[in-house]
Amino acid sequence: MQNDLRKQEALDYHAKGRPGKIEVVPTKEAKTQRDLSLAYSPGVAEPCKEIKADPEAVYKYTAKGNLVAVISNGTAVLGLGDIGAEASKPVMEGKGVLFKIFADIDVFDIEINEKDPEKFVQIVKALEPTFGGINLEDIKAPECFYIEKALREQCSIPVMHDDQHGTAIISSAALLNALQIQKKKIDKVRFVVNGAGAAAMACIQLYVALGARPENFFLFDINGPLHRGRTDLEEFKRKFANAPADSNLEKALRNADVFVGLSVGNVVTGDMVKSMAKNPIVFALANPDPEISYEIAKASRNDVIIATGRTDFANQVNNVLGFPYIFRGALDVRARQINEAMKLAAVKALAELAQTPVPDIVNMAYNTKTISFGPDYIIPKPLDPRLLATVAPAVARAAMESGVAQQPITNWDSYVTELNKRLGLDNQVMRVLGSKARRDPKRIVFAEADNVKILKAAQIVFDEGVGYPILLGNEERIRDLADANGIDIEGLPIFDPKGEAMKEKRMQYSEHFFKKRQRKGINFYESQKMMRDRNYFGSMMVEMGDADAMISGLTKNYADTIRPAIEVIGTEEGVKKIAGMYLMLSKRGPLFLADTTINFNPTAEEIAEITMLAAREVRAFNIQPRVALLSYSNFGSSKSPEAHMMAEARRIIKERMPSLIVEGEMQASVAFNQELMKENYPFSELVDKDVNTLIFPNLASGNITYNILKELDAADAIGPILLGLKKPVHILQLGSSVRSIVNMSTIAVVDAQIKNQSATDEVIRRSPWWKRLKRNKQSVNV
Ligand SMILES: NC(=O)C1=CN([C@@H]2O[C@H](COP(=O)(O)OP(=O)(O)OC[C@H]3O[C@@H](n4cnc5c(N)ncnc54)[C@H](OP(=O)(O)O)[C@@H]3O)[C@@H](O)[C@H]2O)C=CC1
Ligand SMILES: CC(=O)C(=O)O
Ligand SMILES: [Mg+2]
Repeated sequence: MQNDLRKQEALDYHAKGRPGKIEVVPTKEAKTQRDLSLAYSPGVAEPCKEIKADPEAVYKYTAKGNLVAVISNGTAVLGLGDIGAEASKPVMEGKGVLFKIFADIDVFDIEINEKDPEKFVQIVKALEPTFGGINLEDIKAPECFYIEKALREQCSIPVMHDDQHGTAIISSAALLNALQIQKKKIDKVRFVVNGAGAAAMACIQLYVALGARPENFFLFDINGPLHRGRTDLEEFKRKFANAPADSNLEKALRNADVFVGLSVGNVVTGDMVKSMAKNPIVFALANPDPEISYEIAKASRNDVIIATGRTDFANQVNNVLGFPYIFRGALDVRARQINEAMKLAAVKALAELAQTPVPDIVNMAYNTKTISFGPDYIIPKPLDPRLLATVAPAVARAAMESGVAQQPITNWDSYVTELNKRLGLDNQVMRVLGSKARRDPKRIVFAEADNVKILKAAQIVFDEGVGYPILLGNEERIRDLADANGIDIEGLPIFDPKGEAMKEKRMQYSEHFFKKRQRKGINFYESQKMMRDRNYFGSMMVEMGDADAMISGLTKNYADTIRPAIEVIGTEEGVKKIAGMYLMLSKRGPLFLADTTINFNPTAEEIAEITMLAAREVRAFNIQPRVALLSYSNFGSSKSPEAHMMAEARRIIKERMPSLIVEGEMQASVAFNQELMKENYPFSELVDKDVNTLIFPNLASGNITYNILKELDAADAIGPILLGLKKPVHILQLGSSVRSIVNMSTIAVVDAQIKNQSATDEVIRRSPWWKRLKRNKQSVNV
């Protein structure tokens, strides 16, 4: 059942919307007639002529320098074997995605229907003008050795067969760390290696370069042990034909120190691991199923260090930790090749990174507080944002020192800053929030569940394990809508505030509401009537602890949705006004904008309060707030009351929250232009600090700015995130997309975690959601 679910989910993921996983996006304006005549004929002839005169200019005028070809003939796809060029395309597209999200490298995936190595080389060589680098992928041994060697000799751009060298680099880093923890010396340990193909042979060679002794390796291929008596062995295998002729995996593993599997799944048993030497190391790296599962190996003995290629267990040894950063470093110095020095530099950088304390964002991304160097953390995690700025510079430097760089880096600090900018925090922010939400999912009431977008979002929220949706509305209507749109809401609770079944709850809620509002113009009859309204009922569920957060507002105007929340739930202790904040995911990273939603003309005191609420929320995203109080004036240049109000707000903030980095009043151009700031306002706290939080002097300016950014596609908007309510209610913008609803739900869950609105374990464990969630829990493999 679980496998079926996983299979269907993977297929749906690839098929939904635009089929596949990547698209091409123009990087220049191409809207007006003038743009088109620059982008294409006649303007395009000019760079063509420049490149003809100086071939190096191709890096200046085209995308070549940041474009990598991921090329396969489909002959050794993961551990699936020779499934053909076309069937390998999802893997190659997937690599394209990873190159982009982890290192901002663009990829064309190219699947070539050619098994003859010589012809394959000719085809790839002919593609050289297009690309800055070539990543060969999933090409079987021994052909891959010839292909890579020939292309390295013939091309003047870096060529790397990732299954060989990527795997060798990552597993070497993991091996060095595992040996250190197990107190073993690389030149003393005995290795058993299952698989003698592309990945295995490259790993062995790199281990030897790091000090392992060739005679200490026993190898197995599909026909058994590699021994001297075998007449079918190619030269690269003969070099390591050390195993006894009568050996098998079971015998060889007795007293072995290290097992490396780069073959097929499930060929090693727990008993075999038990028979290994003290403090053994097991790298079961076949994908998607390892040679032995993490659980079985772990259960077999306490002193084992086990790594697999999978995302869902500790110690993921997967080449995703290498190729994006190795190519980034190589492209950035325009290296002619990826040589041994660059590979060893990557090994060292990865091994050392695992030994340094991880930033909170990594713990958050992996739902733990405890990642630290040791048997369950021998290699950095793929979502560690430090990888790019650690590995790429190490590789680039090694390229320069070993003489293959054609464009040296001179300022390493600014290179690292650029790398971090490339990564952009945007996806990362949502990824981290998603992980945080999944760690402790909460119950979310969707007040407008008779809307197809809400139902789709609720299904995603549930399937992604972010929260437990509760649907409000007429059950029959909701079910019909779900059926008509193929949305699976099996097991999700549906409550109709108007229905008979809710009579008792309605009464309980109206009594509570009446008590709260009886001296604010509400009589008991009205109170009962109001509880038939889904926004009042939903807010009351949150208030009474029957739910942890509410999402509403997709179909109603803002004021009508927020009023029930304010009347039912009210503001936090000590907070007089609520406010709205947008998270804008811009190219330069996340930007927080407030107040964009509630307060028309706040006073200085209110601006200060909004700023402090916003700063607290920004910290909840694990980001240090750096706040600009915006105006049309800079530090007193205008004497107008509006300008003075922002300066006064800063004075109040500094009194109450002295550690907050906050400056103003200032113009937006100064906030975002370090040169202007340094030159004219060197005293500013924001010198050399990128502003990430913008506070506006009134609602008009905040709201207009956020809408302009959104409509010009300058940033994706998430919000408004309501600040200052006692319990989490979040209001959608009219007509929000399904993804924005999911994002808001994620924020609502995290908000509920912060506000400590914990659902009792028992309520959750007894619920139908829980059983479905358990079934759905799935692993994702890269
Ligand atoms: N975790 C990671 O980062 C990576 C994992 N891999 C995984 O490593 C595996 C091999 O990939 P790759 O080297 O590219 O592929 P190759 O086809 O080049 O090599 C496969 C090797 O496995 C051997 N083999 C197959 N079945 C068995 C068996 N039952 N017992 C012993 N040996 C067997 C083959 O033997 P023969 O030589 O006789 O055909 C061959 O030597 C795949 O599962 C792949 O997913 C690869 C790269 C990276
Ligand atoms: C990870 C990888 O490249 C493989 O399994 O082939
Ligand atoms: Mg591969």
